[in-house]
Amino acid sequence: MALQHNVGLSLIFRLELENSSTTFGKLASIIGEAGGDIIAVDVIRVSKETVIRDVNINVFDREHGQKIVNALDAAPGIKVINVSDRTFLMHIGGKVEVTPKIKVKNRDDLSRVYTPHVARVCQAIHEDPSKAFQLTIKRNTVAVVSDGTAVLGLGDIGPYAAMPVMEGKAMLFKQFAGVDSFPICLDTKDPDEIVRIVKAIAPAFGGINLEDISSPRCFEIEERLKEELDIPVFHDDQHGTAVVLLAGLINAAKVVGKRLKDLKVVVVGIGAAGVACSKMVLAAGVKNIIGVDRVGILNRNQDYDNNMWDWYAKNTNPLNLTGTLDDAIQGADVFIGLSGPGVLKVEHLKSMAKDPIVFAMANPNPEIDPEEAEPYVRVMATGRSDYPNQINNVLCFPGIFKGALECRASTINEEMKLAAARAIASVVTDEELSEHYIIPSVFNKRVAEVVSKAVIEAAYDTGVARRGDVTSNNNF
Ligand SMILES: NC(=O)c1ccc[n+]([C@@H]2O[C@H](COP(=O)([O-])OP(=O)(O)OC[C@H]3O[C@@H](n4cnc5c(N)ncnc54)[C@H](O)[C@@H]3O)[C@@H](O)[C@H]2O)c1
Ligand SMILES: O=C(O)C[C@H](O)C(=O)O
Ligand SMILES: [Mg+2]
Repeated sequence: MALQHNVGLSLIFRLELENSSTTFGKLASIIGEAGGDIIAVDVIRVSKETVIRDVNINVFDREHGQKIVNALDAAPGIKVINVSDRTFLMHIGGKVEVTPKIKVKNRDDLSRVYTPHVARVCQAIHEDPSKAFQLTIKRNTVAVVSDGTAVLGLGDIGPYAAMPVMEGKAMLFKQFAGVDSFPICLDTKDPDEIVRIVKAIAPAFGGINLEDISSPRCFEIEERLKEELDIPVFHDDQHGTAVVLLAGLINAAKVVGKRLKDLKVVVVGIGAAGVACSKMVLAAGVKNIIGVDRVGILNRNQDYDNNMWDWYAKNTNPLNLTGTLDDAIQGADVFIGLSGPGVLKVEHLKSMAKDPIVFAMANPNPEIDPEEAEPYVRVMATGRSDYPNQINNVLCFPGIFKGALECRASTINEEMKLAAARAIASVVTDEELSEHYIIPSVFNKRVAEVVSKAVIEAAYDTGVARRGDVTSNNNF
């Protein structure tokens, strides 16, 4: 039989085994010889002749899994019934659901949550629309909106294929910050239509988290929505990433004992995330940033058909370097990758300044394999959950929206983002700080707490918080 899926390394083999005392030993040695790692074994059914078992095996990759399937298929007394990938099993039927907050136990409850009494609540909101924040899910709910055009580093894979990422974001909003959200993938790439649709659905939401929308379209879409809506609109790939990156950079610079203003920073992938990260790093005091995309180093000798790249060339690259990454990376202190896999080579690392800092943040596969890079870098970070120093926007978006929703911010401004970055960086204390711990774990409960607190403070300081002290709960 052939494997169905190619992304999981943890496979569950359903096997039919001859019911004899030697078959299991034989099975274990076949798997062991093929390099598989048996994690767990369950008995599903037993008859006189056969035993059905589920054997959970960790494999390196799809090819490795297939090798084990073939070895088992070839063995007498063992039949492979089915192979499932645990990652796919976790996605069956989607990853989120809507759960009511109140149980409807009787007709009286029904008449309150639904018709006829709900009508009075509708009427109250009709008379004072700001009550929607008090009496509907708007208070604590974000729309996670994508058009599927820049999904992770996979590119334009469309709205159906984007859903698992958006569902994942919705899970993380809830788990890490208690914020409710809906994944919404739009079957259009037209910026006008996206703006129109998001505006039209906005009444239900307290915030809009734009996700995985390709550049440069994402800049226009976000700008227009920010102007036209009175709730926060936040393109996570831009600002969430930039906030976390800055937090990581602040701490990494401490580890290597360099000052931000002295750093030479090379950013590869001048798209949504690359532009926002560069802007944030500039705002934090870095002076020498060089951007590289498929066209090479962005410089002022060129006119680009991408307005953002023209802006970028004007505002970075102080020496107006030209050429490729090979040229840009010479003597650089920091590499920031927001492009795709394989962009950065060991030769590049060797030409960087002493104590290189490498943030290879492309997902799912970073710009360089961390194991390959490790011997040549002082601080290494990726966007992935399975390596130390995970620089991923999940450290930002739950907490920043929690804060923005709690104070009913009309927008998420630069001050709020900067406050969030500093808050994330502060979770790692000076005693804890090291090459392998520049950024807190996404499971650190303090992250969303300190981020939301810092964001609320910054929102009040800058006058965008709209939640006054509650003087009366009287809805009668
Ligand atoms: N770790 C994180 O939190 C995080 C957050 C956002 C994005 N990302 C990753 O960053 C990457 C970019 O995301 P985005 O939303 O900015 O996408 P985007 O499509 O807006 O931008 C990607 C840019 O990278 C450039 N690029 C791609 N391959 C390149 C190469 N080989 N050499 C030079 N330039 C190249 C593209 O031309 C484009 O300008 C993705 O892999 C995404 O997963 C990571
Ligand atoms: O989804 C992630 O893991 C981070 C980021 O939003 C990305 O697009 O890669
Ligand atoms: Mg994203």
